[in-house]
Amino acid sequence: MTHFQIRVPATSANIGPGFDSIGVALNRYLTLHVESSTQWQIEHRSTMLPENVDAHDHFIINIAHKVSQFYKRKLSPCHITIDSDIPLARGLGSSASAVLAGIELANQLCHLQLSEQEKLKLATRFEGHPDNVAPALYGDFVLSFYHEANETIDIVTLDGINIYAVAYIPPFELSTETARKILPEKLSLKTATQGSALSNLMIAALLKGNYEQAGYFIEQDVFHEPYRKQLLPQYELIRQEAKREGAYGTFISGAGPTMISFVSKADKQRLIEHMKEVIPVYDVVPLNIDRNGLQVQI
Ligand SMILES: Nc1ncnc2c1ncn2[C@@H]1O[C@H](COP(=O)(O)OP(=O)(O)O)[C@@H](O)[C@H]1O
Ligand SMILES: N[C@@H](CCOP(=O)(O)O)C(=O)O
Repeated sequence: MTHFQIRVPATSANIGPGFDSIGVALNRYLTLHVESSTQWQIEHRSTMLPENVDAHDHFIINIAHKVSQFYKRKLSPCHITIDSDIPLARGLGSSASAVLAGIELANQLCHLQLSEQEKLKLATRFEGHPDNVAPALYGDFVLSFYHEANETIDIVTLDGINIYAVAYIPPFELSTETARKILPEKLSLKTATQGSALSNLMIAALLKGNYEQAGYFIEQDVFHEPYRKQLLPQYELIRQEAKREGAYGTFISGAGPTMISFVSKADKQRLIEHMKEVIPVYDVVPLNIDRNGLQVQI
């Protein structure tokens, strides 16, 4: 009898000027407990999951079916219990984790023996960009670029960055689809040069362990925050108050509406307490970097 567990971490994509390219895995998880069965049965064990448990119209199962069809295999039915503490449509990679869970489900059930690069390619096709699926798959910070013309993805993983995250999760949803529609089709060469330079500087500062300087560059994105901030009523307040209380830098997580501050271990608790007072209706939570990415336990 088949019995296994798939666990995929949350992510924060974009990270300052790293639009569609830089993301980090975080310690919240989507977990699937899978057992073979004579028919499809889905159980949701969390309020942070969609209401629909109909296996014929379930996001994760649909992804698994598409992958099995792509490899011309048959997906045998299962009983799947799903847990999650990744909030939906908040910019913490719930869809990326669901896409990867579906790919891994097909991989296990159809014995596809997919390489990590194949999983990443499939996941990027479904998501449209690699910056959340790459860290969810590999763990830690991942820099990526999707060459759409030949469908290849270049990645560089960054380990050893010793930074803590505090997330400000608002009580409202914002779908990635809506938040992408607000972005301009084109940017000027001057703006693109500025964004790329700031991104280079941010990565160099992170690698040198100069987190104060990295935080300064994180707050200067020109690719998406200038457009998306209008969707986030407390954007300026959160950035200002977090900086005042010792945050290195604060940015929109993924497509929003969650914002995240990077902070030192020493300043983390003071920042959390202060921000709970500033934005009492938000969930203010510490998050750690997940270093492992997608895990399968047989
Ligand atoms: N575990 C899940 N099971 C089923 N569908 C999911 C799951 N996680 C995410 N989704 C789908 O993805 C949508 C959210 O995706 P998206 O707008 O990209 O936001 P996020 O920033 O959370 O990834 C949900 O509204 C739901 O349709
Ligand atoms: N680069 C994407 C990232 C979306 O991440 P999500 O976690 O909000 O799905 C974008 O900004 O649209």
